[in-house]
Amino acid sequence: MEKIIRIAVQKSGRLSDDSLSLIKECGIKFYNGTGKLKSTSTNFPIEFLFLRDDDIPGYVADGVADLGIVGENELVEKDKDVTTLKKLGFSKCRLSLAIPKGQEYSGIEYFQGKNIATSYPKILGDYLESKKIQASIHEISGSVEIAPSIGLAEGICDIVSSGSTLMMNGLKEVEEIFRSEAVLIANKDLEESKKQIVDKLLFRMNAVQKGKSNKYVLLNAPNESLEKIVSLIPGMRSPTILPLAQEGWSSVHSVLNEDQFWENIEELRAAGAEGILVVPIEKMVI
Ligand SMILES: Nc1ncnc2c1ncn2[C@@H]1O[C@H](COP(=O)(O)OP(=O)(O)OP(=O)(O)O)[C@@H](O)[C@H]1O
Ligand SMILES: O=P(O)(O)OC[C@H]1O[C@H](OP(=O)(O)OP(=O)(O)O)[C@H](O)[C@@H]1O
Ligand SMILES: [Mg+2]
Repeated sequence: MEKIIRIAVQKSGRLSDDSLSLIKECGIKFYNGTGKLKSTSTNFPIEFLFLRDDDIPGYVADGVADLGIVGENELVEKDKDVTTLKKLGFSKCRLSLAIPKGQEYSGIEYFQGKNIATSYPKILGDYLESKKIQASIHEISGSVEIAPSIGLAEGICDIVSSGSTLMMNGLKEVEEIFRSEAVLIANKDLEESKKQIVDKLLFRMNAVQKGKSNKYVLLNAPNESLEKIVSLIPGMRSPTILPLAQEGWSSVHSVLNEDQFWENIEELRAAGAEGILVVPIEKMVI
């Protein structure tokens, strides 16, 4: 029987949609109806476990799942011995200390002897220790931002993204202590046959990620500026140059990183490029 790998993904929350989209963009088909906690792909040797994110590092470390997608914050907090295979570029957030808006803040000393509510006692404890601050950590599992207004703590340490949850609860961010994004993690002792399947999956994920960060660029240019334009958009090996029906003009096709495109656009135009089209790339294999 062909080997199959198991991947643990968050059942529902801030990681789920992007985790499942990435897997679908890798061409992997599966059913994930509401309430279904386990599912097997119909066209790739992979089984999905839909779990709470807190449990994912543990399941991967124990080998119940071979792979998992989880936030770095949860991974570091749970302190499990797993391999991080890849940063995935979504669910980006930070763990920050915050205090009531009206309080004056002069520095980390503010927290000396204070009570801080958090769902991340390990990350916070390590941070406070590194700053030689003694504070009392109150672990709560959610709605941390409510703690100061109900008298549970003078400050909090929680996830911040846009900052709107802090603002709506009368708090202000005073220290960023950890930056996080979603990562793909693996069990440390995967057998060879499973490693081969993981490599196939990684190959597909890399192709999807590269495609997303690059664009296909087409432009028209007078032949005398081709040398300059080719040096600005060198592409994967070299750009494709095709003659236009109009004498003395060519169409240049190339691939480049989106940031690079914006950096070079003025120079391209100055060199005579016109009719510039930028097209998304679905997958890219180098
Ligand atoms: N506002 C946000 N913006 C971006 N990423 C976030 C945000 N909030 C959380 N995350 C990231 O997504 C992960 C999951 O967040 P979520 O709020 O869904 O967790 P949860 O409520 O603990 O879910 P579960 O029910 O699975 O335990 C976090 O550990 C963090 O890495
Ligand atoms: O800075 P913001 O953009 O406001 O995001 C931060 C909030 O997002 C997360 O909660 P979420 O909304 O996922 O709800 P949860 O508490 O149920 O996990 C996190 O726990 C913060 O409360
Ligand atoms: Mg959770």
